[in-house]
Amino acid sequence: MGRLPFHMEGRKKPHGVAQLAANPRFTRAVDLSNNPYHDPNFKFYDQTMVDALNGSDPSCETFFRLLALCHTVMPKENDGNLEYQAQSPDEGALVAAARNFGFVFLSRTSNTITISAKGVQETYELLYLLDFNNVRKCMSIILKREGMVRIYCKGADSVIMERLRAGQDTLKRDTQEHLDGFAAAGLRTLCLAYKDLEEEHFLDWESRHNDAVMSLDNREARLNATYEEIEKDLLLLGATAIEDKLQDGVPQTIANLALAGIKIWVLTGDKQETTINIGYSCQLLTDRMDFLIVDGQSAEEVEDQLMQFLDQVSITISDEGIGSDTLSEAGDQNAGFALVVNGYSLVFALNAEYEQLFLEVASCCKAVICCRVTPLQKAMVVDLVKRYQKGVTLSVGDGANDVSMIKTAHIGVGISRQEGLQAAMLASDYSVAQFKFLERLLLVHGRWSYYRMCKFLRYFYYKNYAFTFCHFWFAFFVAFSAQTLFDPMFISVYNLFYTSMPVLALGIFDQDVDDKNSIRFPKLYTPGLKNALFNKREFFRSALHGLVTSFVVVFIPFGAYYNGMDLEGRSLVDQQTFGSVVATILVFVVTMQIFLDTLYWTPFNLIAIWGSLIFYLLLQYFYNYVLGGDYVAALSKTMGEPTFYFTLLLTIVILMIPVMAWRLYWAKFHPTLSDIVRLKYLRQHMWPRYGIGRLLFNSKRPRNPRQPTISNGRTPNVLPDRIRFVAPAPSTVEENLLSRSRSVCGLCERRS
Ligand SMILES: Nc1ncnc2c1ncn2[C@@H]1O[C@H](COP(=O)(O)OP(=O)(O)OP(=O)(O)O)[C@@H](O)[C@H]1O
Ligand SMILES: [Mg+2]
Repeated sequence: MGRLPFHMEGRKKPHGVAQLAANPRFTRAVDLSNNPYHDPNFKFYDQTMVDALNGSDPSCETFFRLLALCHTVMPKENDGNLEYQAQSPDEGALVAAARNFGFVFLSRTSNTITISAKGVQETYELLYLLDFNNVRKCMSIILKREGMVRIYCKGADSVIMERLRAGQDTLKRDTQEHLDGFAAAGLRTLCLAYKDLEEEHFLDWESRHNDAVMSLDNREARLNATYEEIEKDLLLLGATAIEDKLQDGVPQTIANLALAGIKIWVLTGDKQETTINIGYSCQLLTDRMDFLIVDGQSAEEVEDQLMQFLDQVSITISDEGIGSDTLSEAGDQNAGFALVVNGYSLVFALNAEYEQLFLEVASCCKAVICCRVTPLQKAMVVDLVKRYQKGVTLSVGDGANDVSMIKTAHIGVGISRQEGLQAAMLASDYSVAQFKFLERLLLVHGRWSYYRMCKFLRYFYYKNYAFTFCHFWFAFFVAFSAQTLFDPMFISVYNLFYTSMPVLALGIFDQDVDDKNSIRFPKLYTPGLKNALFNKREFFRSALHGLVTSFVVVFIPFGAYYNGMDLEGRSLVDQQTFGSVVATILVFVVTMQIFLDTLYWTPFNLIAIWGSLIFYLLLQYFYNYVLGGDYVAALSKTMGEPTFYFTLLLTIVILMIPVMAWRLYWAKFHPTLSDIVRLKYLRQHMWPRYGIGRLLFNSKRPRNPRQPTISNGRTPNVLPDRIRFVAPAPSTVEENLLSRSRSVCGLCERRS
């Protein structure tokens, strides 16, 4: 997760709140207390609607009756109170709204539904429930009461409007106007309609429907055809709008993820207008963005639109991005395009012929929004990005309709408190309770995890090359025979026991920048996107480091022990002594290297490091003296000589000084953002306590530390002290810090 450039988001949906035509003209809440089921916290201000309901307008009653009947909510008695359990918060909100207006859903069995309509109990025979699915975008229920069969239908406006009986133009127009207004305000809308069914027509349909249910092939399509057949010639009742409040911290999270270089695409089943409005409220879209709306009704139209947009985007990019290396890099600097595609056009855009064109346009845009898409389309979009882009994709969603995209992406994250709780959670790799936790998941844990893994790998290669090449150098002295330098026991357990624990501790605990700063500076995430911490170059660098280490570790002892004698004049030149000395020095050197690499110290690191060294000595002793190994007494004899300690010290100094110098040089003259942030942290929190900072690193402090010293060209050697903590916006701070980077030095690893 530390290297995540793509992030697909299903819209999050906290509590649905019924908002039925709230009108600012009405300031006093209407009295609903004559309904014993009403929720005292529910406030409604429009008296005209209550009057219409109390009057003789039958459609108003049908509207609420539909809300109380057409759903899949389950009622539950809790301490004498009626509670509802809804699959989606929207359904729950609508049934609760109907209840407040006196149309109370009371209970359901497998073939009946009971409601109380204005205090009168009504039981309906449930004939069929044509369930909601994301492709149909609507649901219906067929009920029978007092010999009358009726279908109630609710669903997306685009679907219902197509299925209305002719001759309702005024009502349709008025409703559409309201719907547009609601959608522009970011509300989630539904249309409601019904129809009385004639007995004969219904029985006819029923037999065909039963055939479809029983059919073995093509069942789904046949069922859908029968659904469509009955869900037509409907009478429009009206529309509902539900506020889809953003969870806390969503805009900041999105802004920070975008700053971190993660590309965010929103894939939703909602209406275009609603989605755009939500895009604005979560700061994904801004007023300065140019909108590219793909709404073609045929393949050719979609292709034309995409080609035209590609030209538009490329021209802007080439105007702005002169000097940029790649198209996408230039695109990042662009003030921004937002691509909006609706589900209908997406079908064509995802054709094998046009998909690359679509992706090309989309990857040049700052924001991509696909609305009215089905779950399958969501998965196809993720798959498209996965196939053609190098990056890693993450999908986050809360609903059952997000499951397929969560499964398709490299990483799936379920938001666990909302609808489809089980589905989204079970399908995902990670589940978070709120969208905003994604920020910490990616920018802190994802980043640390990538950083640790890379550091672990680099060190692992280094220590193994250092070990292996010792044999290579030794081979020159033994005519490339099979003779080994080290004792067989050492060869077997070098990786297992002597050098594994410190690097494991490093791989588990190390951090270059703490969690707060990781979030404060989202740009710290970008090395992961560029795969900068472990790649071929880093691999070769580690291997070379290992090679040089092995050379020094073999030839310094070789020189020191060449013709060497102990204090009593006995020769020190034998293969076993030499092998033991090189082995011991090697273990000390690679362990010292871990000392330099570890930036975050915990007791476990110290225990692992010292424990490894002590364990090495103990195991050597035990093996040679207790079990009777081949190199018995070689190490203990040589450790009694000062030559050994001088050689050890000399080797360590020769190997460590250049590494420290190299790192200091890079940290001082070419610091990465991580170096700068870490140095700043050390200056503020650690060095003042120990007083070593200024001494060691020659970093002048501002005369008055309370005075902010912002880069103005006159204070060239001072990094603004307060700037990071009173930061107006992370990007500004990062720019400031980077612009001051030349003035910073520290004991930092170069590319971490
Ligand atoms: N229970 C329902 N009954 C009837 N129509 C519904 C129901 N739930 C949703 N719809 C309609 O179907 C459309 C598609 O629903 P879908 O669940 O695919 O997406 P969504 O809920 O709008 O958005 P998201 O992708 O954020 O979940 C909705 O926009 C809505 O108009
Ligand atoms: Mg949904």
